Amino acid sequence: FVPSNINGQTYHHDATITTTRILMASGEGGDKEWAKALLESTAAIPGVFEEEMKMKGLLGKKTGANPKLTANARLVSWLSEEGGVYLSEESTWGEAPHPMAISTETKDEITNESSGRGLLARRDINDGDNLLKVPIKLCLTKSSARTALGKDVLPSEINEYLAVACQLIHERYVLGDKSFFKPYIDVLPETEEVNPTFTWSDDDLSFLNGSPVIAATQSLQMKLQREYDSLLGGDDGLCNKYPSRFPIEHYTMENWTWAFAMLFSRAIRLRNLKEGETLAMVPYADLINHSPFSQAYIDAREDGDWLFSSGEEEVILYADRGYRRMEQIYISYGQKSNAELLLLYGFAVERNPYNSVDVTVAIAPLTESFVKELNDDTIPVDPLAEEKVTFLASVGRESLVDFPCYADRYPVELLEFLRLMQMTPDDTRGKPLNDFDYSRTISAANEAAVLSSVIEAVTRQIDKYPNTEEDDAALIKDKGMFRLLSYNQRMAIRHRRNEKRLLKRTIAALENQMRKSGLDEIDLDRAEGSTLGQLLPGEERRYGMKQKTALEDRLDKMGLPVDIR
Ligand SMILES: C[S@@+](CC[C@H](N)C(=O)[O-])C[C@H]1O[C@@H](n2cnc3c(N)ncnc32)[C@H](O)[C@@H]1O
Repeated sequence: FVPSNINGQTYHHDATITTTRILMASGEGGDKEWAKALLESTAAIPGVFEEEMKMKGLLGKKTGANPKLTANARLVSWLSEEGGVYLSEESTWGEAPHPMAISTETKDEITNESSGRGLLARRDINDGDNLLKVPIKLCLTKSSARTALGKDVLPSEINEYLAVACQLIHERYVLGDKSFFKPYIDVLPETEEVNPTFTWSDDDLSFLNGSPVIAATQSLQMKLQREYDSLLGGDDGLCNKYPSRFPIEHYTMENWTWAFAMLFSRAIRLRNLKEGETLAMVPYADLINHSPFSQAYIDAREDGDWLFSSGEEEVILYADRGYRRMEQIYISYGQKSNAELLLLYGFAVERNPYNSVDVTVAIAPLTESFVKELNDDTIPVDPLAEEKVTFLASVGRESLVDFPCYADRYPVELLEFLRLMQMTPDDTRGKPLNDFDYSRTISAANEAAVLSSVIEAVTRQIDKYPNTEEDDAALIKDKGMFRLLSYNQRMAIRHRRNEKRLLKRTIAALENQMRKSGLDEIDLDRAEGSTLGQLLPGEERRYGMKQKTALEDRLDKMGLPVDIR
């Protein structure tokens, strides 16, 4: 192997040839290009990249020793020593320099709010490059939690979130300096640095009045308290039964909240493990910030290729596109609305294509008994009401649906539900209700009734906010005053403004659709005059228990132990 000297640095040909050949895959492959790729794929003088980050303010404050930098360095050595994770800034035999570097201070480009630590491209990165491999043994999972705290106290059927929360407290507060995971625990943020809404004060939450995020937040808070009480507190709780392993002074509600702030904002669901789906806290990988536009996501696989596989498993990440040097690398945390992001991660994305606002549509079929209750002579009994109630029950629906309202679409199920609820004898002409295909337009009048009931439900949602979108826009525009508010308050104002904007756009789009579909005055007359279903305010719970909200549904799919009620 002949070392060569480029720009005063020594490189080993054999090592770099392999990497640069791959890097050049899409190029013409000439000598000049090879030399260029060689330069791009290797680090400049060690430390230069860090120096550059420092100049750009990406390593936090410029003066004095920064404990965050020391913590980063310790994490990198720990990963390399304990897990053989290759994070070197220099190229060595068989390896190009590691493609990423930790920045202690990243910012949102639109709002200029801090997004904490993040990972930057140390060099140009090509689409498909392997960015990261972390062995499972360095991750926190239910299995590591049961090993750390005892399989007798954390049974195999325990919920993963609860198990890992116990281990987080154990490593950080009980073991402290003695913890094997200390270098990882030391880079985890404080609750106040994440600020998910479930940790906000009531005062800050009141800035979200009118938003569905408040109900979701309060339910999550109650849920966490209940989980704490039943697992750790009380006579039967782990703190009382096993005080040496679960010392009450460390297993406090405050630390429990911190553990959940970490879990909700950083844990990853690995789907490809031999054991099946597993929730994991993955060091280093959890330093990557979210972009809804990123195609990259993290998963697991068996270590090495088929010939050299050790049978161990690791977490991997590939680049979803090319990155230029110094660019921040993002992954997608999933197609999340801003409400979910605020609730669980403490931030929202200004131009989020997956943003939605949950709106409740409740329609009470006008049965004879219900009309009697209403005691209003002008409201007629719907001759199909009983059949509607039976039909809904047979398909497992209630007369109340909660649906996510997106900027540009609404769910098919909502339209199907409303088409059914707005059926009249003119539409059925004697046929039974289950003879119809509700995924299609039934009649012009039925469609007009459907669209106007969505408009009414969305308008009701807008009316819940104490102030208008224009008021919020004015607050945000006054930059000097806006900066004086706390981070949570700024987040809340931006969020409620975006919700209102989205809802107003929905109404405009629906009105447009009605005009475009040629739904004329007569159709609308019928829609408004005799909808044969009474649109109820969202909160009304006439028919038994409330259904799962759209947000609950999505949290459920994440495997979160949350029921928002
Ligand atoms: C998995 S961690 C990413 C690393 C994190 N920035 C840190 O300092 O450790 C998720 C947290 O990062 C922050 N974050 C991630 N993406 C963000 C974004 N696009 N804008 C603002 N904050 C973001 C939020 O605080 C979120 O709870």
